[in-house]
Amino acid sequence: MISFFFSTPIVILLLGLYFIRKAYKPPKELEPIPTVPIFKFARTVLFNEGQHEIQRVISDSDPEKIGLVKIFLFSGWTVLITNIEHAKIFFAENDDVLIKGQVPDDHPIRKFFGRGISFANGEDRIRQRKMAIPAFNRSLNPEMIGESTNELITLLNKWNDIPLDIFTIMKRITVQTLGKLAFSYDMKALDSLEEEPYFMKTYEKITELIQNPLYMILSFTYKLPLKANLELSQLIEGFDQLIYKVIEQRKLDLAKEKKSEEHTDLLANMLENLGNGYTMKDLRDELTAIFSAGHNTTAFALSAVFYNLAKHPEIQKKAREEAIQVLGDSSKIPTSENIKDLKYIKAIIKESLRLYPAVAMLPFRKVLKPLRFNQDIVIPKGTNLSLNIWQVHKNSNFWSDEFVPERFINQDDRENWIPFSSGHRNCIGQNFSIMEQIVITAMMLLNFEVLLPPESQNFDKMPLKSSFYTLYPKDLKIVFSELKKIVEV
Ligand code: HEM
Repeated sequence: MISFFFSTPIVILLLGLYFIRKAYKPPKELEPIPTVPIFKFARTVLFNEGQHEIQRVISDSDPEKIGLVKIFLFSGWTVLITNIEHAKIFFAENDDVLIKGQVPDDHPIRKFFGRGISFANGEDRIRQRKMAIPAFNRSLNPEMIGESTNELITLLNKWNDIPLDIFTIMKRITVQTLGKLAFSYDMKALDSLEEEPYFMKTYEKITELIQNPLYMILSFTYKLPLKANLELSQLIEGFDQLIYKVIEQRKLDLAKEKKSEEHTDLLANMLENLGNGYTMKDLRDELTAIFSAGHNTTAFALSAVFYNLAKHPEIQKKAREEAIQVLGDSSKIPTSENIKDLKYIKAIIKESLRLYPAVAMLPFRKVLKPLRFNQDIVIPKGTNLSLNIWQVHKNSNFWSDEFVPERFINQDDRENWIPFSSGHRNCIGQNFSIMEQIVITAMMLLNFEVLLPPESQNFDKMPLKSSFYTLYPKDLKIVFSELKKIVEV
């Protein structure tokens, strides 16, 4: 009897019925908000139909364009904000009203990310931002990005005219850059395309296991002695050992070196804060958070830039002309002054982030106090709330659907352009990411023509996976064709 009752199909059926019942009974305060059909939504995710389809289902759910939709996810009812007016209300609230990252201490997400900025709240987070932002700003260094880009150019010369997975390539340059910026450490990400460095391999495997759908659906399973859980614990231990080794090495190097202005890496700056309650574990968490937030996002953004350049040869030509005019030489690393003059390339990067915001939806906040959006709509305590940046960037009242970098030339600051979020929890790496993208794009344009392979199926739109928060390209191949002779003529 007991074995019958607990047999898997019955448990699945009961769980299914429970969730279906809950799915169609939202709290009454949420009734005025249109609902995303759960089965249509689940299909796009389960059948990997891609981000374009996920977002189409979301926007079709709100035909009257009220700018809010609700969806039942396994963690409960979730409201997604889809217009800028409601986004402003979201940005204005602090951690007393909207709290982020509520996961138990023994959960793999907490074990890996610890209490770094991205998951912290309240006073703790404010203190961390006060410490990280100046340290981060002191580390900004176009020269160092340029050196990594030259390594990338040397590597790509060996893969001339061969279709390459663009996201893999861009992850390598962003990991290499961040390694130098954050740790003064050579991640060896650009030595060869055949070998994947240990640091990257471990990080990728950890993030893949952490996103295990089982943790979302049956959240207690992370506690079970499953093979995947044990593997995850071991990988996190390995990652920690490496990160502590890098910290110790940097401490030793700094003790040997004379104190000088050259110690501009983030780790050197943050090591100055050790003591007074700021521990090695805090430092480890901070570096992990920054490493995590900083490389895949920019790698995706750059993938989108090169995709858009390949798709629009006339825009690529204009961008290259600007790079030649400002930098001239194909081996020149842009200075901070040059970066200001690369206006068209910056506009391309901004327009690309509009069409393909690397963080399409913000990680959920839990609503701690009722939050009013208008006369009719108050989001009750306990609801999950997220901002859908993709939808804000596609609002036809403000934007046309085409790729038009020129719109950012004369109007650089547009309040409804929010790829880095806004308010007190905005991205601390925004300036760094834009600078990094400008340097890499300009230097690459002086060396390569960027093309989609002729047989590519992706001339229409960028292929994207069915991910939830962050965008990932789906098997997107780009060709880099050496350009030296053309530039020198
Ligand atoms: C195109 C590149 C990037 C995009 C689109 C992006 C986007 C974002 C967004 C939307 C948030 C808000 C997340 C939230 O509210 O939950 C955020 C936060 C953050 N970003 Fe970025 N980011 C990028 C690059 C970077 C880089 C290069 C770094 C550092 C090296 C970085 C570090 C952070 C950190 C530490 C936070 C957490 C801030 C906090 O919660 O107070 N990001 N980013």
